[in-house]
Amino acid sequence: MTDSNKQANNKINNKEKSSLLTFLYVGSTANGFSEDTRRVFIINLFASVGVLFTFPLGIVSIWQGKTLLGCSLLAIAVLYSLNHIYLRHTHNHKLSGDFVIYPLYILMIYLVYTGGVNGTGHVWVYCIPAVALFLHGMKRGLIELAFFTLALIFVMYFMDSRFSEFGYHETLKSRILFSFIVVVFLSGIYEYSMSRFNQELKETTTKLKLYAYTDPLTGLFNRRGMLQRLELSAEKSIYLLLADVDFFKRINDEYGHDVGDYALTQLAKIFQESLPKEDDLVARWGGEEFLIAVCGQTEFEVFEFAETLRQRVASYEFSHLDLRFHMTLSFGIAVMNNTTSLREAITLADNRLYQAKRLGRNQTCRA
Ligand SMILES: Nc1nc2c(ncn2[C@@H]2O[C@H](COP(=O)(O)OP(=O)(O)OP(=O)(O)O)[C@@H](O)[C@H]2O)c(=O)[nH]1
Repeated sequence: MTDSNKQANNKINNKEKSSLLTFLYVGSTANGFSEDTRRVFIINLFASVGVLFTFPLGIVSIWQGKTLLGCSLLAIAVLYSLNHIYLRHTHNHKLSGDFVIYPLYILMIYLVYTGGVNGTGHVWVYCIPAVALFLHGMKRGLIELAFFTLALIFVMYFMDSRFSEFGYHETLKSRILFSFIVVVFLSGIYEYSMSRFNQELKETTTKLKLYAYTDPLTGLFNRRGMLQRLELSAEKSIYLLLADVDFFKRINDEYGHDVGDYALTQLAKIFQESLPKEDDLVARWGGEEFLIAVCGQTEFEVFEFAETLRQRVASYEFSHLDLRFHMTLSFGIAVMNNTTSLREAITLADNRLYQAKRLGRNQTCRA
């Protein structure tokens, strides 16, 4: 096979794979993989496998004159197909899971009671534990399985079922029961480890996201976190205030890096306390630079806010151990709106900050 043929085949295979996966994930609303997505996947997978088995078996049963059994199997096939459509439209995987599992419980009890085709009905009960635990989780799944086991005992031992008709040995009943409990146990272990794994994955992802978007020194958003928030913001106009500490190098040089770090954390606190609204944001943009984003204000109000903040910092006495010192800030302001993109606004704010520095520092520059 030539390379181009192989590539074409791979493309077709990938396409088939992706359309199958899309089909199995139909009804999932979550972005990325979550516990709910896993449940949706299991519902679709199980319902599809269910249709593939119940439909032909239903036809065969009707053909063999077992009308009731055949109709039950066909009813399940129809129900599972409709369930897929329901899940696709409503994304209600909880109810959809119930549509899969409860008819299955009833069908299994019916198969054990009647013996199914030539007394083979009981062999299907082993699919129950996995489906119940995967769909309903450990707690509810185990409770339902306990009830199902009781129903199984009742049907096998206390009802006038057709079990003995097929000449089974009495011990088969207890073997069915014990092997069923073993499968419940194994499925439980698997489900438990899967949910633990998913939970840990979720927690690790949350932690990693936090690390990725947070500045470790000040606890503020870092540049990545701020950009993400600004890009997702639905506000029509956001004012960006880029603030830079004047001659910060001197603080480090005179008092040491630790004192510099302390000054940056204090500044972060002052910025956070001073934000006009709860939705406003502040980030450590890098080094001794901070970016504040405020919305719902006029240009004049934003300028006034920057000036108040600048004066507040200028008059603030930073004190660390026995050291006392002052710092000043320079500000550059720009607005991000319909005509100015986020990147353009940041560049403008940066240019204006540079201008404030050139004009002598400790001041605010705007358009
Ligand atoms: N302590 C400390 N210092 C930092 C940190 N990040 C950057 N710096 C220091 O910030 C200083 C920035 O110096 P410059 O870029 O020369 O700016 P500046 O001294 O503030 O002067 P102007 O901005 O021109 O007013 C450097 O000495 C960096 O080492 C940090 O996380 N902690």
